Amino acid sequence: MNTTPDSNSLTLLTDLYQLTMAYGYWKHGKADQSAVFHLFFRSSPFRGGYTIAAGLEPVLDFLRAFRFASDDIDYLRTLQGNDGQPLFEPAFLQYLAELELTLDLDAIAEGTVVFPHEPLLRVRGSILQCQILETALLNIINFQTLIATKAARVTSAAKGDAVLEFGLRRAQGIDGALAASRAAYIGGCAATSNVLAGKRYGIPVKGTHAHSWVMSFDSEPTAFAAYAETMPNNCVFLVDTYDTLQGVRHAIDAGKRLRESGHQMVGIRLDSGDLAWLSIEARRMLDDAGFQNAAIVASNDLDEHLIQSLKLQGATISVWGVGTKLVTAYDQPALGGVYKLGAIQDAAGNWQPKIKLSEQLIKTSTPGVQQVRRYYDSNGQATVDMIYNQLQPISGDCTVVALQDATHRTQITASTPYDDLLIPMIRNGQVVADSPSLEDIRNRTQQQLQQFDRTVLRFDNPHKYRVGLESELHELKSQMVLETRQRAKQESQQ
Ligand SMILES: Nc1ncnc2c1ncn2[C@@H]1O[C@H](COP(=O)(O)OP(=O)(O)OP(=O)(O)O)[C@@H](O)[C@H]1O
Ligand SMILES: O=P(O)(O)OC[C@H]1O[C@H](OP(=O)(O)OP(=O)(O)O)[C@H](O)[C@@H]1O
Ligand SMILES: O=C(O)c1cccnc1
Repeated sequence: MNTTPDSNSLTLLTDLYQLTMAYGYWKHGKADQSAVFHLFFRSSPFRGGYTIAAGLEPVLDFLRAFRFASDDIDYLRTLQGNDGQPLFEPAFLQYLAELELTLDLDAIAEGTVVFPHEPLLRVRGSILQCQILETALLNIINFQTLIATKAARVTSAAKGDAVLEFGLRRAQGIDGALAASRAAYIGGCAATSNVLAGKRYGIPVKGTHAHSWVMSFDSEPTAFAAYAETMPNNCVFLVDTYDTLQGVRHAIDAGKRLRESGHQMVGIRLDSGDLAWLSIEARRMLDDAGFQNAAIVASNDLDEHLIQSLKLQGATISVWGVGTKLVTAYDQPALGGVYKLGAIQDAAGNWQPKIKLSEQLIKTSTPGVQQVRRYYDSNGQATVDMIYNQLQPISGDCTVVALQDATHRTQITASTPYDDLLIPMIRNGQVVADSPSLEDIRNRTQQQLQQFDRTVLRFDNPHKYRVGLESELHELKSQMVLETRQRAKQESQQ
């Protein structure tokens, strides 16, 4: 029995209905029945053609710390039903107080390129335990995957230029900001302005200065001189407080004085006006003055589309500061990840696949214990992803049936190289996988993106990468849809 209070416990970070269902499973003797759930999303965000998986390490941290603290139990004891009676009986609360996770978790590594309907997480174990984790797992994976994807788009538009994440001031609260900084780094950002994210996750921190610095002095040259004196090794001058090109001249003057004292101006920052024209003018002025290595940083409501446009206009910006639109996932505020039951074990220990029907075929869940197999061509380029059911042994040669259209089929020969993307993370409640560094995850994102055709990665009307069900699984799903419909029809006639 856990008798310790823990005011930092996140165990109650769940929807009430998970606990009411858990109570029901417990009361009906089903708590220990084994089940398998899959966490997946149904469409890539931002009308894009790919998604970057993120959030796994925070999920593992959440699961490592998962236990009902005594103050969690005390709170649950206060909850009442409509009749004023306690919602949960004491024996159930006792059960929760003693609960230790004994689940298995398989997951796709952070920084992997993923596609709709592929399970990012597969949770297997007691149905009660699987159920009470649903909301928190979705909360963590949905947001970080969304932001890592946005960051991958923004950084790919920047074509190798550094992107600095400047979002903290307009992020969705404190945790939203920290999680966004982490995910943005995974997606490809070079640094964050968020110092706590730097401390917590080891992300490089970078920054310039604000207009207030310039405004607090009598003149811009005085402000730049004072800044140069303060930190001669970190000088990016914000030049647009009064007149941008005049500001560039003042920055050049300050840069010359820095040189005389043995230091180098790092660059200038533009934060308003026509960023293409101003950057071209500023570059010319800096080069003419002998500051060919000075960076031109730009910020001001940037996103992947504006960066792409500015590049096309010939902007000479070399560092991009991107805040609001990155950390708030403009213009898609959420990834629609879901968590669905795939199979349940019967009393004899046999796995029974489960399905949820929907009016829309694409929303009908996929039954089974799923795994994702990614096939490659001889150049290491990903060619097709196959979702298969581990309850149905597959032979070497496979047929992949497209998810959207069952008439589209891809034959795979046994010798085709592949990776199975779901990797064992937790066995019987214990983490069994090593945690990669954030740096390694960030590198993985870039390596992964190189495995996909540019047509899949483009922003507008991207080419649809092929994802399908292994043919046996497709047959099982079709069969189950027909049988379930038939059963529903018979029930409605009774
Ligand atoms: N050459 C350009 N092409 C397309 N969009 C640009 C270009 N230059 C700047 N922008 C974008 O246009 C938007 C408006 O910029 P602008 O500086 O005119 O207004 P602002 O944000 O109101 O300025 P301020 O920060 O001074 O209030 C910003 O999102 C900016 O990034
Ligand atoms: O535009 P974002 O992508 O969010 O990048 C961060 C912005 O935050 C800062 O200024 P702030 O917006 O606070 O004030 P300003 O617009 O008046 O410069 C900075 O100068 C950027 O413009
Ligand atoms: O360092 C900067 O220039 C910065 C940091 C946060 C937001 N905008 C700009």
